[in-house]
Amino acid sequence: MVNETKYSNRAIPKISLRDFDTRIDAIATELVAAAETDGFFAIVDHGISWREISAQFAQAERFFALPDAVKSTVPFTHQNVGWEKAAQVRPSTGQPDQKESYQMQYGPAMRDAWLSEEILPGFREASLAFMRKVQAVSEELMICLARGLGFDDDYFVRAHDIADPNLQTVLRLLHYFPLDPDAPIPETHHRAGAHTDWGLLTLLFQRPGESGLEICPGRDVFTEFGLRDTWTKVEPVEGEIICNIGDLLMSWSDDRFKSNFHRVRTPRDPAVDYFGPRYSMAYFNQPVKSYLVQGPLKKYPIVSGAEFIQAAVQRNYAALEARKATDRKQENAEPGPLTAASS
Ligand SMILES: O=C(O)CCC(=O)C(=O)O
Ligand SMILES: [Fe+2]
Repeated sequence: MVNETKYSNRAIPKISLRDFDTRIDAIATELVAAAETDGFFAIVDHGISWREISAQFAQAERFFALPDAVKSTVPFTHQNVGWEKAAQVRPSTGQPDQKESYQMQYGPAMRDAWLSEEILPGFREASLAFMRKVQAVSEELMICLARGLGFDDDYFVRAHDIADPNLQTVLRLLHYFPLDPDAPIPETHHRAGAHTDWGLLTLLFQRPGESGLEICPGRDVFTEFGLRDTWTKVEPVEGEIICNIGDLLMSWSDDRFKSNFHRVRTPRDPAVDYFGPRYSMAYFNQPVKSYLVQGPLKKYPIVSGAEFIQAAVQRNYAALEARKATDRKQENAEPGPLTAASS
């Protein structure tokens, strides 16, 4: 049976970073209000021009246009870098996302994860320069959010120092494949299944027209993988950065700031949905591995950045295993078509 999605047209806050130094308190108030409620907000006047964003999208298109045999020479690794294709299974769906992605970091994790200059001239330098620009915007947001929690202004900035070789921050390029509006698309097809992000704060870039992102504000705790909620579509607007709070900041703020579900929905209705390819870029602020994480109220035990991310990976894995077990039980209970046994 098809689950009908419920939608609400709630507007997500649009926050301008114009005149940051003089307006910092007003900006912090707006950011904290958004972080405490929906956990999503759009940033404008952030200083990265549409030309610069478009240039990095062009780099992403160059990368993904390469043959799979070339991209697979820089495979996704446990260091959280590299290329994957239709390999990320979300606990919310139990199915691999129908996309490919390539993740880059600043430090030694990238040792074997860059393609050579012969294959993709200029890609590495351009991508790192773009990442530094997104880092600068992230740092402005971090200062405001630290202020809101009563930490020193540079508290999160120090924890996300791009000069530290153990920083875990990632720029992920994403490519969702085009679909044929005239061909049936199986219910099990998901562009990106519903999930929360693990890190501190995610900054997402989209291109106008390439829609599909949906958010689900109003979740209380990050340990659930529950669905069937009310979703809101986020139409891409030129130059806007969509930001969302991640699980790490939810924990680091003693649950004051909300890490909420989002997904990229598979198009279903040719009259309204976008079936073409979608490119997006997500900058995941994730701390230096050794940095110690604990909220001002000490609601959760102190953990290192590395432990937090590892626990998130394990929680995801456990939820996935539980989901597989439930799916297997249901398959055994319902007499259905015979399928070949998998070994
Ligand atoms: O592609 C998108 O718009 C969303 C990607 C995303 O949520 C993720 O990779 O965590
Ligand atoms: Fe995400």
